Amino acid sequence: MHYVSTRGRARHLGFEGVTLAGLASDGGLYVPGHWPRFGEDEIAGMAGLPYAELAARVMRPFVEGSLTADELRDLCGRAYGRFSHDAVTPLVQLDQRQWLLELFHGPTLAFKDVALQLLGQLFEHFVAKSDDHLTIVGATSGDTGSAAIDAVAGRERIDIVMLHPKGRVSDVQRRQMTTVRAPNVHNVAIDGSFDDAQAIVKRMFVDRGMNSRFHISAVNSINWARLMAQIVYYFAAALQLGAPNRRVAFSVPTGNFGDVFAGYVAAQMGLPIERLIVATNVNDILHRALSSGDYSASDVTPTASPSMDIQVSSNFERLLFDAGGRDGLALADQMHGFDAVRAMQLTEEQRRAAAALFLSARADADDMGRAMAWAHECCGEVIDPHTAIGLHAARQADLDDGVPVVTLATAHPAKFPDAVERATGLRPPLPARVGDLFERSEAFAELPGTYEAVRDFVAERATPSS
Ligand SMILES: Cc1ncc(COP(=O)(O)O)c(C=O)c1O
Ligand SMILES: N[C@@H](CCOP(=O)(O)O)C(=O)O
Repeated sequence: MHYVSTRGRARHLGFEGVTLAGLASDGGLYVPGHWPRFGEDEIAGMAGLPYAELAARVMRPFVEGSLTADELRDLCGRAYGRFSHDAVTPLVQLDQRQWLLELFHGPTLAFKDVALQLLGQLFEHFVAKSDDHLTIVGATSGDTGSAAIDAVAGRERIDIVMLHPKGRVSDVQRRQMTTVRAPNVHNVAIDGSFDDAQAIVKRMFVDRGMNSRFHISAVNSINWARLMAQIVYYFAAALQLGAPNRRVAFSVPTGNFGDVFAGYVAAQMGLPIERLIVATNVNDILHRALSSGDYSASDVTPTASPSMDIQVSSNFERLLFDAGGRDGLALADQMHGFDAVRAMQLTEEQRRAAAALFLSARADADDMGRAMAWAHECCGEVIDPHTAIGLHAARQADLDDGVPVVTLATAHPAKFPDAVERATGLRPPLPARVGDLFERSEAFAELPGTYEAVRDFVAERATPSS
């Protein structure tokens, strides 16, 4: 499998190359040169496989040329061995139509673990083959940070510098990052929003001096391997609900458009997905883009679903590339136009292609609270604020009777106890596996939200590559 950049100018790479590179050198994102497709019989043959086996089966076409089938199976076995539920991503029924796909049974209690536990294994595997040293630079609105740190803490030949927006993540989320004491982990709180942090990270990839000195790598969903691992749970859920003989819809709490783009890829691979519902909070640029073509960013509004407080969604570029006929040079112009004024219109071609699969909805604080209360009162399920936004959208969606709707439950409710308590009266306890989080001491640097400040911090703390 070879990978191409959404901006058309970067060198094509294989799977190992894109995993280690993160962002492409032209500022674009890597996508597979074509979508591999499974036939109905092949999909039917996946039913009932243990999760790690299913993962190896679904991801196999994407890693060809870089990993053998045995190597991939071995890495999946290790990655999914640390989940606290045997099914890894169990499916829970709410009512006749509504289902929850629980993605929070990994070590840091959010869906990010599903991909980052594998990415940690992939980094280790590829780095062991060379004398290289990697410096991971990431941005988090709360969940990617702890999942990535858990996946690479203590690993030799990898440093991780993780930026979070100061004061805009929950206490549990912050502590899950800042109480990890390992010499290769460097946490930074920056003044600004997640968007500011993500822009700094992207700039570092195209800073040739920094990238060649430190071999910068990505754990955010700009890294293709992140999305690839997230495709698997769409297969796992749809198979349980009757695929390939039954169509299934998914509602996805969305911020950086990574999770829902993984669903788009699953559909391209032949999984019968009826609709993908993009659920946003009041930071609703994606809802506006999909419903009216208007992709214009404003300032980020802090909400009780902080991990989705994002305006500029990295992976939307991947959709625009594919939906717009894969013309990288035209997309580069479109994205440069967006960068200049923080606004653009989708082309007619992009809108039409997106509308064939995507629906969208926006939930405000009341919608979110009502969805949490409904799940609790009607079904005895305590859900987190991000999941609630997905569930609100799932319950509003206009779909044919008989199509089940699976909401991705992206985080454990105990990560957001205040919001959950306000809506349900219950304060969910932290699972034992995160232990004495509130007794441990924290360590993090505080920096202004400027590229120069972060660049100098990385240069001071990270180990240069060989
Ligand atoms: C709990 C939670 N839900 C939803 C999202 C949104 O996912 P994505 O950024 O892939 O759209 C995030 C952040 O990524 C998250 O941490
Ligand atoms: N919501 C994320 C933001 C980063 O998104 P990513 O999927 O690109 O890593 C977070 O919790 O950090």
